[in-house]
Amino acid sequence: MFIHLYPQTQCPWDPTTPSLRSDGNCSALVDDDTDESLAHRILANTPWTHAPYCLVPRSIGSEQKFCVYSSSAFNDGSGISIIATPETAATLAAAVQNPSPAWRARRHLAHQARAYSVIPMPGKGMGVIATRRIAQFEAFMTSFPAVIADNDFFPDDEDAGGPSEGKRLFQRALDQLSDKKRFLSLAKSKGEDVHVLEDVLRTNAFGITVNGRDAKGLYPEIARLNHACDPNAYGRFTKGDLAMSAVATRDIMPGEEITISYIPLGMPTPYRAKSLANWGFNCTCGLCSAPAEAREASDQRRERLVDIFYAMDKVPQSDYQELVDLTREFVDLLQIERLEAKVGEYFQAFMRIYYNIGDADSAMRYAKAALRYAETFGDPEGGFCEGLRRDMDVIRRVLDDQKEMQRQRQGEE
Ligand SMILES: C[S@@+](CC[C@H](N)C(=O)[O-])C[C@H]1O[C@@H](n2cnc3c(N)ncnc32)[C@H](O)[C@@H]1O
Repeated sequence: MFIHLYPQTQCPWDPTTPSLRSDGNCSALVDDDTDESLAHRILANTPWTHAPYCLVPRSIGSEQKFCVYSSSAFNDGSGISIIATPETAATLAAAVQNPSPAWRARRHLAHQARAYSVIPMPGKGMGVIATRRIAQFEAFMTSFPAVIADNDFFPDDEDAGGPSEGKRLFQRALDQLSDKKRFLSLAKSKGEDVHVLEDVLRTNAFGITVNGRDAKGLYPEIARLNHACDPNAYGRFTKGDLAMSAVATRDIMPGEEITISYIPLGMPTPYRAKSLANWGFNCTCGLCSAPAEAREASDQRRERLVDIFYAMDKVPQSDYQELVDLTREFVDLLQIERLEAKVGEYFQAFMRIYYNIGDADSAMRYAKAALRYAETFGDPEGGFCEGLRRDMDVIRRVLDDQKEMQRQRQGEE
């Protein structure tokens, strides 16, 4: 599954021993070539509980060194293993060692009464159901990664095994994981030729970005959420924080299965089937197993959504009524298709349209709605939300000017 939200961990860690810094910001690099006494000093200032174990996977044409870094203490002793370049590991050390306030808050959340249970789900292995009502926008599940692995360590072909030397690294990463049971009980789909860790990662991991590099992040709790093409939850990352939360995109009733989408939201049936084929299962979600007429009606609505989105760009700004009608139709269709998590993206587009046609009140209404969705389903500190806040400042100034002009006009009358 690939989640189109990327955590951008940077390098905020300021090690207590300045002489060990590789540069002004990051942890010093350490790998298997590091002089033993220096490595000892560096490791004493990092969260890693094992000496790095490294290799260059030449069998996949790589010249880059990858190492296993593990911390047994991470996430209340569940542990984490990272397969990464020494640079990426140095960047991640901060988040593993010094949990941010947000991390602590979520850690606290992780212990509150659970809103869900993991149970067998016919035809899908295990799955997650709600054990109480979960309100729209509630972050009801928080998960911390058990494994993070650099994508360049995996060959392109989804079905091929990893690099031939890779099994040693995978095995080391597994051996050094404190809670192996939790990890090994997760779904597998690739068969015995593939190392079990690679299989679990390929079947369950999210696409994430760390240190500007694409990676797979394995979040054992989130990994139990099955896919649906009209899901009721969304996986949310925040910047500089390794935690991932699942947030309800609409109210979820007790007994209802909780699902997320493994693929971009909103595609009609044939595109979804193609996209999901990479995940090696036939989707049996409510929409995919609905009667043919219901699926066709849904496909038509989804195609219409795309048409409207592009049509809106072409409607002249003077044709205010046409734009308003298209906007209304668009939001109604999104709601019928239960694509709530996507609504925020479009509210931003509507904000621009209304701003351009001079309707600052409507622009502000859509800007607020877009921000609400973006903060809930995305990173509140991320660029998208920051951009929206700047747009709102501009609209606010226009509204203030309009009010002032109105006051002046009333004064003149
Ligand atoms: C990330 S795991 C989800 C949890 C998994 N069901 C388990 O038992 O742990 C992904 C696997 O779950 C199954 N799965 C998820 N969503 C499904 C769906 N909509 N239809 C059928 N199988 C699904 C597939 O076997 C897939 O490889």
